[in-house]
Amino acid sequence: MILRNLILLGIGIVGFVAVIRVLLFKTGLIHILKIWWRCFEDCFHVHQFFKVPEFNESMQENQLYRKVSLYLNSLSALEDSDFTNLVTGKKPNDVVLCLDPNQTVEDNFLGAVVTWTNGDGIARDNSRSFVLKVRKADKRRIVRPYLQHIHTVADEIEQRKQRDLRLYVNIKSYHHDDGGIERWRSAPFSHPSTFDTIAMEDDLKNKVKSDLESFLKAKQYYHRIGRVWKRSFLLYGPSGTGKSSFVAAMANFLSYDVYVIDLSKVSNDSDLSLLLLETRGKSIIVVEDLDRLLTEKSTAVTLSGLLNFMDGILNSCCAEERVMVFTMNSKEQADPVLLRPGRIDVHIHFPLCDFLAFKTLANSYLGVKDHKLFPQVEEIFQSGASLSPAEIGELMIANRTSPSRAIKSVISALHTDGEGRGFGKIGTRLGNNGPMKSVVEAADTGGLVRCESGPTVREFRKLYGFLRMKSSKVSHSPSFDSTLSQKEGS
Ligand SMILES: Nc1ncnc2c1ncn2[C@@H]1O[C@H](COP(=O)(O)OP(=O)(O)OP(=O)(O)O)[C@@H](O)[C@H]1O
Ligand SMILES: [Mg+2]
Repeated sequence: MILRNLILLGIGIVGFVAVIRVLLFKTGLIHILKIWWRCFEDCFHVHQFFKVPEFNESMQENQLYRKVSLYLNSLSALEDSDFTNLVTGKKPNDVVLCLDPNQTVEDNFLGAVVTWTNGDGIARDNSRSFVLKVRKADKRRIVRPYLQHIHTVADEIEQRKQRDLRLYVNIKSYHHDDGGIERWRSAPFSHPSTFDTIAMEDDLKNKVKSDLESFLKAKQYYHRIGRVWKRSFLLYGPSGTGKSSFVAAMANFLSYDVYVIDLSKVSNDSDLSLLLLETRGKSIIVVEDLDRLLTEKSTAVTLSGLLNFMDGILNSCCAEERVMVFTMNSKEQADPVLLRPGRIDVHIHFPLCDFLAFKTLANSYLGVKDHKLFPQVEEIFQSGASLSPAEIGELMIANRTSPSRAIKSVISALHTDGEGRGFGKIGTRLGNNGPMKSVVEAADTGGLVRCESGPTVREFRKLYGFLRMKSSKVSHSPSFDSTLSQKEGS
């Protein structure tokens, strides 16, 4: 009998505790209890306060204030606090949390609890400050390492913060009245392309990413082996396969400015050198369509001028790292001296679409992972038909409201224009300027617009600003043939 009563009592107590616990957590009362408990605990401790003012005595900015502010605004405790400010960050879509005047936030460090209060507006002179409250008992043990920790975290946050990237293009040298010469014009760079949006084998993408990352960390290494801290890439493949988009993705990944050099606007070799001298570090220098420029001789720059630009002493003008990217449609036309080992570090091939790339595009453009028409598409790709990702992407965008219609239009375009352009017919190559029909679809025409190459295509391009169908090359899968050892940057 006693045992039964005891068991019932036990069950009753457990049930009661469970109900109280649910009540406390569901209603948030636990939070109030925690605050009370902390106040109670604090009664038995002596505290020391440290003030971090925004300006020092000579009214110079106190760097520690800025770092503490960055650090506190990144604390997860701020997200959980009862009240906090939401403000837009540097980019319009960014939302940043920040402490309200007089708001207190808690932090844990090496097992000690510290609190920070935003002292904005508390002082009579309206000066801004943060106040750190530490238990005397913890002071000796944690204050120094804690401040060091804040420095490190704030530095990391600052580095991560996206710089405001700029896109520079060269102009014909412009002489100002004051004697200065302007060679570059710039605008904010806000291309949305990222490595995630580029349809490319994951393996290759990861190789490029880790190559860039290890290059960034290799300053000492480059210095030790007596090389300028730069890495150069050759992106080659047919038109519309994503070379320019890839450059934008690289810039976004590295947070680098982009300098696009239009060689046809460069008046001679020394002009090219001066352009390079006026670029900053942490930038990507791009020369597009190198093969065309050299074969058509549409630039005043000589081959030796270009080689000096690529690997000459001028590149040492800037102590910071930089990346050079050259694009071309085909390596076959390019002078072998340009491609000799050691000149351009990494060669990346951009092929026409295969079925895998098509699926990646269908996923990102149409949100479709699988579709009953996929087997049919795969069969066509296997038969040797292919189109560039740009062509397929445009058909998908134009029909984005109906995945079935979009895939059907891709099938139809593959039948009409993709025959013989894919990897299935190795050996079938169209010349760079060979006759080729293009199929594009514009969203606002509501239907398929077919254009033959020639003047009609040009007109259409002008109208819709997409699809440049100028070359084709037999291709299979993307390749990454680094002519230098990939270990180099590690
Ligand atoms: N691999 C790809 N993945 C995703 N989108 C792509 C890809 N390739 C091309 N596109 C899309 O097609 C359009 C044209 O691509 P881009 O200008 O990068 O091609 P390109 O290789 O530089 O062509 P060109 O040789 O004519 O300069 C872009 O809007 C891009 O979004
Ligand atoms: Mg391009």
